[in-house]
Amino acid sequence: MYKVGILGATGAVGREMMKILAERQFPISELRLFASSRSAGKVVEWNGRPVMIQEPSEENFRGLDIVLGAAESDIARLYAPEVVRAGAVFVDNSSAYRMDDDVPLVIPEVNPEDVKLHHGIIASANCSTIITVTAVNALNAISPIRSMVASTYQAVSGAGAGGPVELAEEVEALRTGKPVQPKVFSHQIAYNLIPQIGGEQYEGYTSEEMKMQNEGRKIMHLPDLRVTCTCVRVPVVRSHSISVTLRFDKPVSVREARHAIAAAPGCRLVDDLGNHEYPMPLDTSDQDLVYVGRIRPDLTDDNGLTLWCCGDQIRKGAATNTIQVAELLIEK
Ligand SMILES: NC(=O)C1=CN([C@@H]2O[C@H](COP(=O)(O)OP(=O)(O)OC[C@H]3O[C@@H](n4cnc5c(N)ncnc54)[C@H](OP(=O)(O)O)[C@@H]3O)[C@@H](O)[C@H]2O)C=CC1
Ligand SMILES: N[C@@H](CC(=O)OP(=O)(O)O)C(=O)O
Repeated sequence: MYKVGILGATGAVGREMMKILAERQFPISELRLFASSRSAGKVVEWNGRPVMIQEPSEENFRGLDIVLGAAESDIARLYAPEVVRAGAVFVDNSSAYRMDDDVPLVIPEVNPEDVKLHHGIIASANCSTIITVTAVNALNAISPIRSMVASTYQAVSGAGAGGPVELAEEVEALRTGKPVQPKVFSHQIAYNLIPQIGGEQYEGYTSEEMKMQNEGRKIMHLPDLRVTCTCVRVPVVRSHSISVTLRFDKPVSVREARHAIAAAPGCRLVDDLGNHEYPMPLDTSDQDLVYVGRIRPDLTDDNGLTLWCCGDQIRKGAATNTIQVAELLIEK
């Protein structure tokens, strides 16, 4: 049995982690929940037991085996050293440490063996990257991927617990003729699309867009992989969708790709255009599989394939992936 903490337990991902720890029957003898001073002292129920929210500190981390990170990257950076000094392993869902050389970045279906390389911190990848790479890694096994063009359609809950609240408030304001006042997003998201997630990072690409290449390279051990990505916020409540075009070293047929996806851990093939069957966010929410469909030849390159994948970014894209990493850690 393990003593486990969640840093950021009151947020969208933290709350999902509590649910999934119980659902997967993670062997827990004690669960400690950490959040900001705004939440400290509140009592929530977990597995039929009351648990009081605490403020994070080295003292409060002491005695824990694992702390799951479900806070923003600045909070992760602030507390990771204290978690490690207190003797626990920090399995972090934020972007804080993902690209550090001594921090493994893990999707359990793709590179589980990398967990062993940790020195106290292990990172879980970006949500769109997890959903995409869980699918494309199965195709990379058929023929190495040279490059990828991806466009993401990211749900409002990807921006945290405040995202869906803002979407609902805007829909209501528009229905009743009141002014829309965006706070979480930089523009009105109701009945709109916003082609920016994250700040500008490189040559007009945003930080969110560069994660697909940089994290994808590290997880799949493909240091030369080239990715062009466009990330778009869409007025969907939950589950991210990604359109992906892959260019391989040699041609991969649609039939081979369908077989590989159908057999891939963590994936479900949903690909029957004639019967209107393809992955959609309403169908992928509140479960852990990445649905993959619309697999077809890339008409611009004989070595290319185009596909569409969709997955719950709060579950597989964040909470579940992080907990699966913690499961690998205790199996070791
Ligand atoms: N939402 C999603 O779909 C995904 C999110 N992520 C990543 O997961 C992390 C959490 O995101 P999300 O759950 O959406 O965010 P939320 O905004 O919903 O939750 C943030 C959490 O951090 C806590 N927190 C804020 N400030 C402090 C502080 N000073 N000390 C301690 N705790 C603090 C909050 O506590 P309080 O309630 O007290 O303010 C809350 O529990 C982020 O790194 C995000 O990038 C990754 C993939 C998907
Ligand atoms: N930025 C993503 C969610 C996220 O938090 O990503 P990351 O864990 O890489 O910061 C979104 O808004 O949908």
